[in-house]
Amino acid sequence: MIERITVLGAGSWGTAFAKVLADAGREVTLWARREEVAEEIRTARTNESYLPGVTLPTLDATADPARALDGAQAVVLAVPSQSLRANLTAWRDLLPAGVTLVSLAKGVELGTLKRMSEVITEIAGVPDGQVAVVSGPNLAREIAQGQPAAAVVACADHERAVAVQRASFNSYFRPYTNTDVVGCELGGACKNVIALSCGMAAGLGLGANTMATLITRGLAETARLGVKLGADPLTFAGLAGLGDLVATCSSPLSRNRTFGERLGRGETLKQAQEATGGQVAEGVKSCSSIRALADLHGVDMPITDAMHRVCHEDVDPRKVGAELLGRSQKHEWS
Ligand SMILES: NC(=O)c1ccc[n+]([C@@H]2O[C@H](COP(=O)([O-])OP(=O)(O)OC[C@H]3O[C@@H](n4cnc5c(N)ncnc54)[C@H](O)[C@@H]3O)[C@@H](O)[C@H]2O)c1
Ligand SMILES: O=P(O)(O)OC[C@H](O)CO
Repeated sequence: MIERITVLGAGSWGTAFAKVLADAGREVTLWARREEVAEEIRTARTNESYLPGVTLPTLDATADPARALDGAQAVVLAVPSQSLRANLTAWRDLLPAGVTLVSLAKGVELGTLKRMSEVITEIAGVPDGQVAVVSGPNLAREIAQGQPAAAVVACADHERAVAVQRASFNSYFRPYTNTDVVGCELGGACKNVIALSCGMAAGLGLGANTMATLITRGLAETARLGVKLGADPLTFAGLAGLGDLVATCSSPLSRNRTFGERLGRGETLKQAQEATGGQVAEGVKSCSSIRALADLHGVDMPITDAMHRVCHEDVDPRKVGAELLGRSQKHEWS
């Protein structure tokens, strides 16, 4: 049984997931980039910058990665996808041998086009079966409030997935296992981009039919990419696919949806970035890396392409909307 767990990253999800683990009875140490955040978590049992109003269970917290990692049986990586490589490079010599590495990040790395578990195996020099991924409809704030939710723990090594499942299961958090790491990771990364598009539609004043169309066609293009890369199509009907897509595309708590809504209302990328105060909206970068990955494998992802053009080529959301509607007519599954 995994008893001692270290969570690296005390942002919204890292802190909420540390709470999940502590509420599941684990001994948790949380690493924060800033010592004042670590001290606040240790002494006041709050993290007001990321989860205002939430009282945390007793957690150890530190800004010293060596202290955080000492004796860990599992290490949870809770940093943004585009900084994971740099973060893990700094931490890799401190990782206990054979430790289970758990990725919470939802993104595809710019440049290398790698999924997060691929970045982890490369940097930590560990086999696939040592890396698990947690994904699903998991808006951090709701989970930190103890609202019921489910997730998927995906790992090529089923026994390791079961160990992480047992370590994180509590009265409000229900993890399922899966061995389809590719599908779970792509589901989590792609839904952020589709949530941008739903937010954009909301910002343009559009309603439920448009949202449902974007969600459904977004799932279709995600599954197309996933299947091409070896994922199980069923994964996209599950929590890491449809589940996360619906939660993120519908909730005002989603940073990706909120970011898209700002763009839809006419804000520039810079204005939207300033307004979200440094909180990560992964889809803004992942729309480019996922588009490049799709191009590399000859997969058509029109919504992802449209989001890249709005975010990085300054194309008007109304224009990409009209273009999406005007594409050549086809069978639903072609
Ligand atoms: N917030 C959620 O509801 C949620 C839920 C599921 C998955 N995720 C995923 O988890 C990952 C982390 O998300 P989060 O919500 O905790 O993000 P966040 O922005 O709230 O926190 C990021 C954390 O990483 C730390 N960090 C370390 N190096 C960094 C760097 N170079 N740049 C920026 N931050 C750095 C920050 O200090 C902070 O503690 C993302 O990939 C996100 O998609 C988030
Ligand atoms: O706030 P977002 O848009 O990063 O989404 C959070 C989670 O990934 C939802 O599962």
